[in-house]
Amino acid sequence: MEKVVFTTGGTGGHIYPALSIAKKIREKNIDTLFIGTKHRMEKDIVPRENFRFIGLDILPLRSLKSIFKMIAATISTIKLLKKEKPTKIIAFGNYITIPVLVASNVLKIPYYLQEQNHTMGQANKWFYKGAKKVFIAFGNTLDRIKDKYKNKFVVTGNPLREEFYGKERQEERRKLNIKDDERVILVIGGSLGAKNINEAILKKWKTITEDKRIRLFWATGKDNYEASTCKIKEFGTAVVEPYFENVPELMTAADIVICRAGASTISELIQLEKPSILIPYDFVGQKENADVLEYVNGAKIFTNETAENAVDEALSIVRQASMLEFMSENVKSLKKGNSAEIIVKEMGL
Ligand SMILES: CC(=O)N[C@H]1[C@@H](OP(=O)(O)OP(=O)(O)OC[C@H]2O[C@@H](n3ccc(=O)[nH]c3=O)[C@H](O)[C@@H]2O)O[C@H](CO)[C@@H](O)[C@@H]1O
Repeated sequence: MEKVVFTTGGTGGHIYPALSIAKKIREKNIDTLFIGTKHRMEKDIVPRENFRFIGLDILPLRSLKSIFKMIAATISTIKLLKKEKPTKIIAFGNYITIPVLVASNVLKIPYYLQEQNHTMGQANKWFYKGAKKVFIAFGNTLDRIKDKYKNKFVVTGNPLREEFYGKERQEERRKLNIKDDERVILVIGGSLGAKNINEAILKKWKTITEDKRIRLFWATGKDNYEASTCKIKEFGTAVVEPYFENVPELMTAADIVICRAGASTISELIQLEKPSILIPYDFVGQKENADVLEYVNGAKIFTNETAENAVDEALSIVRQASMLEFMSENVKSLKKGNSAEIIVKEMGL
């Protein structure tokens, strides 16, 4: 009997790909268990989807205390896995996956990795040599891998929520009451929001809302809603929320998306063939993710410092139907199949 342990957590970008694979596995009546931290988003998101979840007490490796916690968590994970007896393990990057990956090496349980970003993260770099297979989103991640390990890697794209497949633009626009001549701009930060994008939208608020043909959907991030909206007196037709639960619907309806360049967001734009204005978050390899889209002329990249120009550019492009079509066609060239289905098959499940 197969039983698969998933280890993931931290941000939506790590959790949603795991969930989409887990749902495919559950359809096959295979038992699953999620292991993450008890401190971050996974502790809410995973049980809400009715998966069994265990939260470890671990922190990012930045202090002596966090190293001790990591060692203690690893020891308890070894005990846990001895009891649970999984046949396969899959990890989705970052420090949260370390205890399970060390335990699977100790107990010799075969493990798989999934890397969402163009540039591999540190945890995946440490563990890929012992993995059975590594599922990557973007082909050029392989450029930095030694030849002798390349045969472990499979380019699958990022697993997306099932709702990103099979949606139809006109239908979603109808449900949102969007008229044919209206242009939809969707603004999302990462799963935690994006302060610089919010500030730029606020500065350009008058210009955006003056144009009656523009429909704005803007997620500020859960912690930034008050600060981002307290000065707004008139919302007009704009829909402003801390977080959108219906991004698949909104992105399908959108003409252009202003966003960060987290890996899942980039893959969602590719799946829905959307033109975008990208403002990558520094430090975590988002620029390289953004380059994938810009390279094919499917997106334009701006920085935190030029975020206001980014909004101007979005307003200009969204009024040019031919430009939207050109960018959308280019994005389409990057499309892959249903990544979660491919990964389940590659895992032999
Ligand atoms: C700050 C940080 O460390 N960011 C990293 C984090 O991104 P983070 O989780 O922020 O970003 P991603 O783009 O990968 O994922 C965000 C997910 O949240 C969803 N969403 C977002 C806003 C909203 O209102 N509603 C909603 O559902 C998006 O549709 C997407 O599915 O993990 C990613 C995957 O390893 C990395 O590429 C990012 O660099």
